[in-house]
Amino acid sequence: MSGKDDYYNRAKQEGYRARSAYKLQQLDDTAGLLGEGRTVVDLGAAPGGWMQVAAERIGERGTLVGVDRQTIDDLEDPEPTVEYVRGDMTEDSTKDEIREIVGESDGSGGPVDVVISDMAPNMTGQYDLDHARSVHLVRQAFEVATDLLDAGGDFCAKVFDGQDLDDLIADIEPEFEYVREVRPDASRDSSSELYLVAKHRLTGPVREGDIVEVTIEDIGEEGDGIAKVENFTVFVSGVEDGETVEVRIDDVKPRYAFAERVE
Ligand SMILES: C[S@@+](CC[C@H](N)C(=O)[O-])C[C@H]1O[C@@H](n2cnc3c(N)ncnc32)[C@H](O)[C@@H]1O
Repeated sequence: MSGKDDYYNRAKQEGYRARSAYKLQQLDDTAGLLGEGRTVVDLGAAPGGWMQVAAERIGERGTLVGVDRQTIDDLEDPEPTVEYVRGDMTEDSTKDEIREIVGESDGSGGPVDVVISDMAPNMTGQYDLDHARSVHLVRQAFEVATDLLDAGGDFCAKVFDGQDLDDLIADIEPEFEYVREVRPDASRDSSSELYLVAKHRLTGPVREGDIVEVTIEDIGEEGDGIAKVENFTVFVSGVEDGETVEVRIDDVKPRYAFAERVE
């Protein structure tokens, strides 16, 4: 399909700066990223199509930070608070600038609800090279996400399919409740691009498969034992109040985990 396809024409008619605006609409409709009032960091945001969609959806109580090495023209009458950063995401100074705008993480979690990245490398036409560069850009975005996302926050990044994709997903997976691959309808049919959607950032001290020793401090309404690991709640089935037991973490959520006693 040529560049002048349906989505291109629709973008012109509906006042979006880029046809990619429809990809973010579809990603949000599928994965629920842009809730009202959220703080969103948009990486590789120029010319600003995603920013337009994000601004509409997060509304006046939201905050939106657009970052690109190219200039992003100011959005017209945005409802949320909007900030622009001009910089290269492979440089620490750009990450520092984002951190200065959104604020440092405090004890209760990070300052950002969603990190989205549509960054793409300059294409060489060499499939493996373009893929490797794209994976490198996702890793930059992932670093920002792990640094700044609040517990339960979401991450979504474009990547070109290829041999390093499985390793990339394997590195992202432990930091979130789950990771999905989404191919929006608005992506061109011929494109090898897909979006990794990582939902619900985990910031607690345990991960699935960990074996830890805990002391049961209480029994909850459902009969599960309640233990704490560095103030993080772990529900343990089949235990008695006051017991100290070795448990395997089975399922981790942003604010608590489930575990089973290790026999
Ligand atoms: C596909 S465009 C993004 C389109 C945008 N989502 C929109 O809807 O308008 C990819 C963008 O990634 C940016 N980009 C690529 N590498 C980057 C890097 N290292 N740092 C910052 N931006 C980068 C490019 O400048 C380009 O504007």
